[in-house]
Amino acid sequence: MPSLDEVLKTLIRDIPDYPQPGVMFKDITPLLADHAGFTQVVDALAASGRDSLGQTVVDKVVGIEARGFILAAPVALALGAGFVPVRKKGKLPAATFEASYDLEYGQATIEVHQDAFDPGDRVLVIDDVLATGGTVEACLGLIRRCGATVAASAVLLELSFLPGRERLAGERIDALLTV
Ligand SMILES: O=P(O)(O)OC[C@H]1O[C@H](OP(=O)(O)OP(=O)(O)O)[C@H](O)[C@@H]1O
Ligand SMILES: Nc1ncnc2[nH]cnc12
Repeated sequence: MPSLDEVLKTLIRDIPDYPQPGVMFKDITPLLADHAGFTQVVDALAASGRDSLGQTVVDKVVGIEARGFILAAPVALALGAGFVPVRKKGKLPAATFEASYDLEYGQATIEVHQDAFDPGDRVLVIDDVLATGGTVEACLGLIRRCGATVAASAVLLELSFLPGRERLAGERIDALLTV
């Protein structure tokens, strides 16, 4: 079986100048299409929600729309935890908290249901890419505003040429691969 590093390096492809000139887009669709690779990355992401004995230590897994959903839902099932969607503005039907931020290639507003968490819930945040860190930072703020505790965040890929890690200094962010 190929190593996790090999899987990520082989199955995440670079698309230059998407969605705008100067951006090197990291496309995870080949990874999602590969059952063995997808299984391996879900297992590796789920490890961020377990202690050293393999026990699940989170109550909820948050996925950030849209690519985060694809990864976070199977991670939640693997951990025996609930799944909470953090969605782009205007998609959640009940009362929400919202946060706006800048992306590498634009601007976005995300929301979470105000009642998405039970008091004291411990939360694992999952996304595909850590770039400027704006998305994860906004998401952590929303979770804390709901009264829940962030246990950790985990991403497939960290882009070290962007300042996400520095921006989130003091937070636990696990990255399966840093490029
Ligand atoms: O660290 P940052 O600079 O915030 O960038 C990372 C975010 O950018 C992408 O999401 P995007 O908003 O493009 O949405 P998508 O998943 O719907 O494609 C990616 O899936 C992360 O959520
Ligand atoms: N370069 C990139 N590739 C894929 N997703 C991203 N999100 C922010 N920057 C990205």
